[in-house]
Order: sequence, then structure tokens, then C-alpha cells
Amino acid sequence: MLLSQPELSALTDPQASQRDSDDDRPRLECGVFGVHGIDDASAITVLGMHALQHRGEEACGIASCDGKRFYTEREHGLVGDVFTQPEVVARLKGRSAIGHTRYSTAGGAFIRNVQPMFADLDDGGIALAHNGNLTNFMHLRTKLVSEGSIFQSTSDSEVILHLIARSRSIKIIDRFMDALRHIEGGFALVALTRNMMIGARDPLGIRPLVIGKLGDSYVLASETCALDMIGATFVRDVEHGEVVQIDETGLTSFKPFGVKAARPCLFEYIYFARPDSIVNGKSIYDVRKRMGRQLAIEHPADADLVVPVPDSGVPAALGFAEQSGLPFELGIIRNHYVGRTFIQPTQGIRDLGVRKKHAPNRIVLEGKKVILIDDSIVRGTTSVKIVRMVRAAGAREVHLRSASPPIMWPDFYGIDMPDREKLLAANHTLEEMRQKLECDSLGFLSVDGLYKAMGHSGRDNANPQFTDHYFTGEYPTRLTDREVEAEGENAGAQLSLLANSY
Ligand SMILES: O=P(O)(O)OC[C@H]1O[C@H](OP(=O)(O)OP(=O)(O)O)[C@H](O)[C@@H]1O
Ligand SMILES: NC(=O)CC[C@H](N)C(=O)O
Ligand SMILES: [Mg+2]
Repeated sequence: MLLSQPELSALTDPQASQRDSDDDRPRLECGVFGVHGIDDASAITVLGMHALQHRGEEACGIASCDGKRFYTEREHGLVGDVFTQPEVVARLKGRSAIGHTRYSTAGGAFIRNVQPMFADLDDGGIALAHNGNLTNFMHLRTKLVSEGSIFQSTSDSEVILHLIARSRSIKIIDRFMDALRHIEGGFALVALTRNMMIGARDPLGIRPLVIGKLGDSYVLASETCALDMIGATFVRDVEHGEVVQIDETGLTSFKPFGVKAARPCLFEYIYFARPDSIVNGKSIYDVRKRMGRQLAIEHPADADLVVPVPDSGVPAALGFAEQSGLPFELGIIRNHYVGRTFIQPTQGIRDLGVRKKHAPNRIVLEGKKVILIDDSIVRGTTSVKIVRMVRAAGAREVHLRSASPPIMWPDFYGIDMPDREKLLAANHTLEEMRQKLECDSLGFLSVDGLYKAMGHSGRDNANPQFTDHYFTGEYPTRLTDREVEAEGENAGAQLSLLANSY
């Protein structure tokens, strides 16, 4: 679905009131994990969540089940802070557990929105962990509330629990699939009932989810790096539009949606996923290097060395250096005690934050013509600081290259990019961007070049192989909440009158 520029610009972000209006980075996503039928399920889940920390640094939680009762622990903070005490993990009893590392896309960073969420159904409980974002959640929520539903959170994910509760099907797996038929957007779900674990991926496979095995027990995780962390073997990806039921009889697969071609999110490959993960059969490290190689073909520069903007710019810079024959040097050193993305209250503090995170390696940069490689430029906060920093450290020329195309459109499937007015490329020509970023030259990987790096001959415009709306404006699903708002109706109404202080 292609919304025109004026249509999108006219739309207001329902979360705007809960966000820092200067907030600029592509925020992270969420990580989901689950293990079924094994001793120490919660301790294993903590380990798996450590490997998925890069997907969400805001809050985390675990829900476990001992076959009768459920136990949950949900807190703000990193996995290493929340789940360090053995007694906390010991409270999470049972041989099955699911976990979530969160970065909010809907409903704000409040404790009542932290996952896994839990609901008591008429035939037992269900805990749910969601990575992604629903594009019709306010529409559904408004309807559910008008029919009597009482929401405990303001998160999009809770809508799924209400839909499950209202299904008239008998079996829990059917109730689960009934709920999924109502939702739109991106989702990778891991759910836990008294006797089964369920995994599901949206019809286009926008968000990733993999199946692993640890001994005889099944594991579900957003990325394969979580399987490696716990010593599990990779079985396969959950397919797009697939629901898997895991219980004592093994794994049963369902396809509740009509058959569609998969369109995984390109941003998983560009930025989100960990370089050691394999997503939909492709090594993140390998495709990032290919993006760098393709970038060197499309935008070479007369320079002395190639320098990555750590962390996620590193593999692309290696590929660029290999292709161009220039030396790869660590001209910028990253402080490992600063998180991947930090949301700060003002632009001034954020500017300092970039300095806190990156420092120039003067010995490498002095007197040199430098090609700086980053994976993406969103608002340009990182780039302008880094270009200045590299110049101040004595670089003679700075040529900035982005290993992804210009980001022109917001995301509604779990990435939570800033509004269109704040996206650098959406509002400036290439030359204007070069001037703003104070670099000697600027180049972006082309959309076709990105598809080449992904192993295709180019973008198939009739049936694009990936979800790429942030570059093209072509959204692969309906954006019901946006459409309703564009028509002048208030789909969001009032999410909650309860003020949150925590
Ligand atoms: O143009 P901007 O608005 O500054 O956003 C783009 C930057 O943000 C991301 O890095 P981030 O620090 O989030 O993560 P990383 O450490 O994995 O690179 C991305 O890799 C770019 O460096
Ligand atoms: N980034 C995500 O995947 C977030 C999941 C969910 N929409 C939430 O806000 O909690
Ligand atoms: Mg970065």
C-alpha cells in the first residue's frame, strides 16, 4: 500500500505525547525467547535473553509455568540487572518459560506495558511475548473497549490477549489463530499456556523467529545467536504466516493465513540483528559485508583508509575496504559501557551522548583522507558528530558513506523510527545533506544495490522480495490506524486516563 507524501505527513503519531520530540535514532526492537519442557527453563531463558539484549534495552521479563501455575518477573532495565539474583530466577518455577527484551513501539515505557503479558482465560492462563507492532491496534482496541474489554496496559500487544479471550473456538491453538486473523502489521510471537508453547510469525515474515532444539526440548528465539548462547541447535526459521504448537507430542505446524510471498524486513539485515545471527538463511555478517562491497562499487572515493562507525557499521566497512583495496582501520573507538541506543531528554545531552559513545583514534586519522562507513543515517545526529570528531582529530578529508539507501519514510512494524519531518533524507537533497553533515562527499547504497547485496539481481518492483518501505514508501500491509486518522476520525481515542510515573 502506497500512501502519498501529504497523506503521511498529515498523520500524527499516536505515541508522540509519550516520546521525546527530539528523539532521533531508529529505536531497537524487541527480542522474544521461549523454551519448553526442560529443567532450569527460566535460567536458560535468562541466557537466551542476554543474547537478545541488543534488540531491546528498555525493560525485560520472563513468564514461566510449572504445568499448573504461572510465575512472572518484569522490570525496567537490562537482563543483566534484572535477572542477576539467583532467587529471582528460582521464583520462576517450572519446565517451560518465555522471555522478552523490550523497546516500546506502542504504549510507552511503563511497567504495565512490560512483557511477557499474562491473561487468565476461562480454560487456563496464557503468557505472551511480542516483537513487532500492530498497525490496526488502536482500531481494535477502541472496538474492544466499547464492547466491554478492560485493558490493563496501553501496549498494542495486549489486544492479542483480548482477541484470544473472546474467540469462541474450543482449543487454545484455534483461539490463538482466530486472534491472529484480526491483527495487521508485524509480529513474531512466543506464547506459553499450561501445557504448550506457541510461536507465530506474521503473514509476510516481517519480524524474525527461529526454532532450535536443546536436547529433546524445543526453543524459540528472535535470532539464532540466542540458540548459540544456550548451546541449542538450529532447526529452521518459523515460516512467514506459520504458527507452531510445541507440546509433549512435539511440534505441529499450522498455516492460518492465505498463501503470500514472504517479505522480511531489510532493516534486520542492515542494523538490528546481531552479526553472528542467521536470519531467513542469510548470515547477517555476510550480507553486511556485501552491502559494503556494493557501496564501494557505487560510491568509491579517493582516500587513504576506511573507518567504520562502530558497532553496526563495522562489517560494511570491512566489505568496503576489501572491495576498494584500501586499508581498514579502527579510527573510532566505541565505549562499551554505553548502550547501543540511548534516549536522552534533549538534543544537547544527546550530542554529548554521541561523544560519550565514540572517541577518535588520532594516531590513525591524523593527516589522512578517510572514508567513514555507517550502516544507516536516520536524522544525522551520529554522522555530524562523528564527521566533526574525525576532522578535529586531524583527518584531511572525510567521505561519508551509508551502507543503506536514504531513509525517507517511517516504520510501523516494530522499528519506531522518528516522524518523517525528522528524517534527514526525507527533507534534504544529497548536496544539502552533505553540507549539513559537513563531509567532503556523501554516498548512499542504492535500493537495487541493497537487493544485490541480499543475493538478488535487483528489486522486483512487481513483487518486492523484502519489506523496504523506509526507502520506498511502499508499505506491505494495511495501515488501518493511519488511514482512520487520515479520514479525520480519532482511532486512538484515549488510551488510558491512568497517569504513569513508572
Ligand atoms: O542518523 P542517526 O539518527 O544518528 O541514527 C543512525 C545511527 O544510529 C544507529 O547506531 P546506534 O548507536 O543506535 O547503534 P550501534 O551501536 O549498533 O551502531 C545506526 O547504526 C547509526 O549509527
Ligand atoms: N519493539 C517491539 O517489538 C515492541 C513490541 C510491542 N509493540 C511493544 O511496544 O511492547
Ligand atoms: Mg551506529
